[in-house]
Amino acid sequence: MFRRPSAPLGRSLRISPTLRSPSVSAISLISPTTTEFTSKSESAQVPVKILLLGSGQSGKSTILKQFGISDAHDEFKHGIFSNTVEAMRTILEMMPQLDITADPRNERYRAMICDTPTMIETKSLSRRISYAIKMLSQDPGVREAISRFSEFQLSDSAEYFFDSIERLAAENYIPTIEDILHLRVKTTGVYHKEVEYDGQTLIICDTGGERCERKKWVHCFPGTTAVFFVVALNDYQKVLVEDESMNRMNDNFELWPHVINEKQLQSAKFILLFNKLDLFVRDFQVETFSAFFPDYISWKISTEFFTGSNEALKALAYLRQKFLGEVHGKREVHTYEVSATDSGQFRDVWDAVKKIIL
Ligand SMILES: Nc1nc2c(ncn2[C@@H]2O[C@H](COP(=O)(O)OP(=O)(O)OP(=O)(O)O)[C@@H](O)[C@H]2O)c(=O)[nH]1
Ligand SMILES: [Mg+2]
Repeated sequence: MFRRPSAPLGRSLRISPTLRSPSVSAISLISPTTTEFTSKSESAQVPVKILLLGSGQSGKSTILKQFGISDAHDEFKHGIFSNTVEAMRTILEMMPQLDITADPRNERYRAMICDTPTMIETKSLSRRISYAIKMLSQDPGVREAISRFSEFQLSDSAEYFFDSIERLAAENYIPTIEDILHLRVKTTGVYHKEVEYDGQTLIICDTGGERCERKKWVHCFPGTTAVFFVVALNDYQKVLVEDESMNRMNDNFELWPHVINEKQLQSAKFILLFNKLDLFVRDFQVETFSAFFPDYISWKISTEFFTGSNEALKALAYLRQKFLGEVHGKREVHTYEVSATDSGQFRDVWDAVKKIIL
């Protein structure tokens, strides 16, 4: 499949005009490679190679950052400013289509943001822009558009950056680790990063998850110790950026069986990472979930697997069962849920995962 992508994977792209983020290549912590990864297996120490796979925006690069960022960094500022302005522009430009209007008193702020280029390369975010974003993020029309995020392509980090706007606009602003974890930079190509983590040399391969990127995955397969297949739990509420007729969760259901059955990955350990737990729990409504998964309402789970009363966690158990239902033969798949933007949660997951893969 990865050498000769089948129709859904190879389909041509239709990028939403609302998504303007440049496909800036990797963040500076990682170095690009276009050639096949060369394993160090001939040297004394066999490195542990972790391959990050999953659809676009599932959180692969965020997980990569978790292995590599230990301090705040100035260099991410422009990306953070650009993400923030772009998210607000996307909302404002979508509002007419959603039949929502902003408060007329905010018209000058709306016009200002719509005229602001989404690539911000200044040292600091101007007071005018940050104030406009602050005012607009409190506008009832903008709030309503945000609540209808499943109807257009809105970054999952939009609200995080709007809520932080005063801090971002401070003259001496330096991005925090949390800010950097929320920064969205689309991955194109394949990147590998060697890290010393927990006293172990890890080679982490990050891949682009959009459909046109997946044909490059095959170059990373040789020598893989563990695959982290990353699924964004809130994908059932969204459509693909590259094909807006396709629900993102359905895309995951198509992709996962190909990955788990890939011959070159048969000796790799499989970690199925259900990511964006924070957003899944925050937005969970049985009605919305069961509208997408009609059999969920009558679905019964054995108390051996789930005893709690939290409906979102029950729905998570349902999703886990659906994905594991695609695993045939003797394959062992370990599942975890996480919010990749939460360093503490990531650390806990890693502590469990390392016992399996190291
Ligand atoms: N709130 C929240 N946001 C997350 C989480 N994980 C990732 N994100 C955000 O989701 C967006 C997409 O994450 P990326 O790590 O860029 O996704 P990706 O899988 O690398 O995407 P591609 O490079 O297109 O394949 C970023 O803005 C992240 O900050 C999470 O657990 N919670
Ligand atoms: Mg990425």
